[in-house]
Formats: sequence, structure tokens, C-alpha cells
Amino acid sequence: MADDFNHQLNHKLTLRVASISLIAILFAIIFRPLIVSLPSYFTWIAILDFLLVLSVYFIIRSNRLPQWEVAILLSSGIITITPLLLISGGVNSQFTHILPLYPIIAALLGGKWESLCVGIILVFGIIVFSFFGHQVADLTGDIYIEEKSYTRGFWLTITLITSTLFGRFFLKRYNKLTEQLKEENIHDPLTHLFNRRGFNFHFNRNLNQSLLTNSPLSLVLIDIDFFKKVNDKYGHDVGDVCLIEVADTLASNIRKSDILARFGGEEFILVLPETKLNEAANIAEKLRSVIFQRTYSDFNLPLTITLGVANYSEQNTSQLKIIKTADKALYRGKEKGRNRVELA
Ligand SMILES: Nc1nc2c(ncn2[C@@H]2O[C@H](COP(=O)(O)OP(=O)(O)OP(=O)(O)O)[C@@H](O)[C@H]2O)c(=O)[nH]1
Repeated sequence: MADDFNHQLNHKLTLRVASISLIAILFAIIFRPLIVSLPSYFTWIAILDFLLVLSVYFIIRSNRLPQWEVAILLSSGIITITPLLLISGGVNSQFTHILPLYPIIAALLGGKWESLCVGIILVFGIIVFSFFGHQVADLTGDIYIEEKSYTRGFWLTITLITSTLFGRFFLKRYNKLTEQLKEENIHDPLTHLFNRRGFNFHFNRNLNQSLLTNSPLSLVLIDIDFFKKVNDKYGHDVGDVCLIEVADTLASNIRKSDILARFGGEEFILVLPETKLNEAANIAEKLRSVIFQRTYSDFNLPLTITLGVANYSEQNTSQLKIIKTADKALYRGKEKGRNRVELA
């Protein structure tokens, strides 16, 4: 899930940066003549740059080269800026102001290695340009003295190194934040079990695996009995503590490969991969028993659960069907007096 999510996010970001670059170049082509008068070949270079970024945009949009799209975008960024620097004073050019953004964008879209590569390429370019800066006229026709080009080159190098380091720092924070958001997105804040979203993803993945390998898979729906009475008598906060303790008890009595989630208010759902219906019934019975054997919250409240068990079979091949079958079994369990396991 994380990989898929990361790819989607990166793809969207890369496409966004490509489209922003396109708009920026288009603006430069249209409005630049109104602001400054430059040689006509500047427009031709800008048009070529626009066509290059346009093709990069469509390559990224097609999603045909997912592993290469960041590298393609970053290379096109360097390729588009180089002729502009060459005709506008090299290291003394106004365009050098954009350069410190490159390692940060590279860190955001790619990662620390991409940022480092871009940083090294740019620093190398700046060193080379520094030696020629005084020989090239800038956009206003100024020729720079050697010393000024070296000073500019020196400070640009420092800025680029700083922005590369900043990119790495920024990336760490960004990764931490996205990781946190992803975790929050798929977990229930009260019990810290998977929420429905997290459950759906993992259930689907396990179900597909079972369909492919024809291996067994069972599902248990778990509902706390008469939970409303706990809330009504002791308050919602005590109810919350009970929910947390029930969740912890369930979680500590299952295998690592099993998927336990909070399905709704006082309802939990458990997926048991590689488990036949009769084995799932035994596990459900064990869970019923451990929940029954202890007490909950500071009030030492006794709680029981009712469990409905179903499995993946020829009739039950979809996620929805298996859950519905388990739900019917659970309902039967409630009707028969609760604190019991019912099989589909
Ligand atoms: N404290 C607390 N209570 C919750 C939460 N989510 C749902 N509930 C409560 O769970 C109770 C569920 O009540 P019912 O659906 O009537 O079920 P029950 O009382 O457990 O009865 P049976 O399921 O028929 O045995 C309601 O009182 C809800 O308010 C929660 O996050 N915290």
C-alpha cells in the first residue's frame, strides 16, 4: 500500500512540477517582450524549451515510464536552463536565481540521491561557468570582470550546497509527515487497530492471494455484547477504555499474519489467512474465552463477545459476500443468547 501510495503521490507531484514549468515558460514567451527587450534568439530558445518540457509533460502523463519520470523531468530542467545561462552571462545571469530550487525539487520528487546528483551537476556547471562568465555578455549587454564572475560563482556554489543540504533536511521532515499521515489514514485513533480503509486494503490483498493460490482464508466478525449498557451506566469514557482493552486482548491472542481491525463502533473484524473454517472456529472460540475470562476498566467490568465465522469458498469469493455471511452468523449468535461462536 505504501509503495502504491508513494508512486501515486510522486507521479502527481512530478506532473504538477512539469505543468508549472510549462506555464512559467509560456508566460516568459508571451510577457517577456513587454518587460525587457532581448535578442530574438532568446524567444527561439524559450520556444524550444517549451516544446521539450511539453513532451516531458506528456511522457509523465502517459505513466508509461514510472521509474524514469523524475530523472526525465530533472534532466529536462537542467537542459532547459543551460542555453538560457549561456546566452545571458553564464554565472552572472539572472536565471541563476532559479538554480537553488532544483536540489529541493529533486529531493521532493526523487529523494536524497536525486537531490545530491542535481546539486553536484549544478555545482560543477557553476564552476565551469565561472571561468567563462566574464567573457559572455549578459542580457543587458554588460561584460563582467573576471573577479566578479569568480565571486558570483563562489556564492552560487555556497547557495547550491546549502539548498542541497536543506533539500535533504526537508525530505526527512516530509517523509516523516507523509508516513504519519498514511498511518493515521489507515488506523483507528482509539484502538490503534486498522480502520476500515486499512482493513479493506489488507483483506483484498489476502483474498487475491487466496484466489491465486487456492489457499483457505477465514473471516471472523466480533461484536461486544450489551455494550450500550456499559456506556449508559458508566459513561462513554469508560466505554472507550473497555474498547481499547478488548482490542488489546484480541490483538495479543492472534498471529502476526492475521489482520484485526475495528469495523465499526463496538465491532471488530479479523481475517485469518491460510485458515480453514474449522480452524477459524477454534481461534474464535479461544478469543471468546480470553475476553470472557478477564475484566475491563477500573470498574472491573465483565464483558463478552459474539463471533460470526465465515470463509472464502466457491459461493463466497468476494470481500462483500464473505463479510455478509459472517454477519449473518454473528446475528444468529446474538439471537441464540450472545457470548458464543456461530459458523456460517
Ligand atoms: N464508548 C464508546 N462507545 C461506542 C463507540 N462506538 C460505538 N459505541 C457504542 O456501542 C453501543 C452499541 O450499542 P448496540 O448497537 O445497541 O449494541 P449492544 O448494546 O452492544 O448490544 P448487542 O450488540 O445487541 O449485544 C452504543 O451505545 C454506541 O454508542 C466508541 O467509540 N466509544
